[in-house]
Amino acid sequence: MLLTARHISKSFGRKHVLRDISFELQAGSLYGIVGENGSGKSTLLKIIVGAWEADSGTISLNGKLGYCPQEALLFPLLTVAEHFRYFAAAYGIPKDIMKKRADHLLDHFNFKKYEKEKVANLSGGTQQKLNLTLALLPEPDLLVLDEPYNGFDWDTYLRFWEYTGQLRQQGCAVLVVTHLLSERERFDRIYDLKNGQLM
Ligand SMILES: Nc1ncnc2c1ncn2[C@@H]1O[C@H](COP(=O)(O)OP(=O)(O)OP(=O)(O)O)[C@@H](O)[C@H]1O
Repeated sequence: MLLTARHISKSFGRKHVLRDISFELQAGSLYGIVGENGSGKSTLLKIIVGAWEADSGTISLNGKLGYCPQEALLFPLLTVAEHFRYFAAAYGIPKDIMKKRADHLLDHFNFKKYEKEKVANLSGGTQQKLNLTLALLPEPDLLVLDEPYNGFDWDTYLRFWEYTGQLRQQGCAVLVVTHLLSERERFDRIYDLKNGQLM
């Protein structure tokens, strides 16, 4: 199993957001998490990726992680190319490999023309492309995406699914928080987060 979560619980004060959640993620599968606003989807993702600690429970991951948070963690005064260099250094990706991957991602998501542009000057959708591609840079075994296509135009949205399809063929598991229920058929399994539990 690529990821095993056991008995995850999390409360904020007296608010029990996650109640004894257990699940497993398999290599090469696409999972969705739906649930109403405030149901705890982002909280669960932050615990899965290790950004937050659960009050109790364990997560075990056998592989590399890529995470695209709901709020893009970008630096307004750095350019797109500088973001690739900065994140590659953090991931420990050698320069030549980073350059190849970054070029491929810039081409695939059609924003090479903004390579030398500062993030502050990019549109919201283009910032979101960068947010997503930075999660793809380490070629993860598990890709965790929190509403990744908010603000994407239709062509970019389709390119997103094309790219995740290729990743799954290579054995990558993809976990997506989404509000778009019209795309249920794309997923191997959709979890509904309700009353702190996954259904
Ligand atoms: N740092 C925090 N401190 C206190 N409460 C928090 C904190 N983070 C989240 N919460 C609360 O936990 C609950 C779940 O929030 P979370 O952001 O995980 O929901 P969500 O399902 O991702 O919502 P949305 O669909 O609106 O993105 C909410 O009631 C929220 O107010």
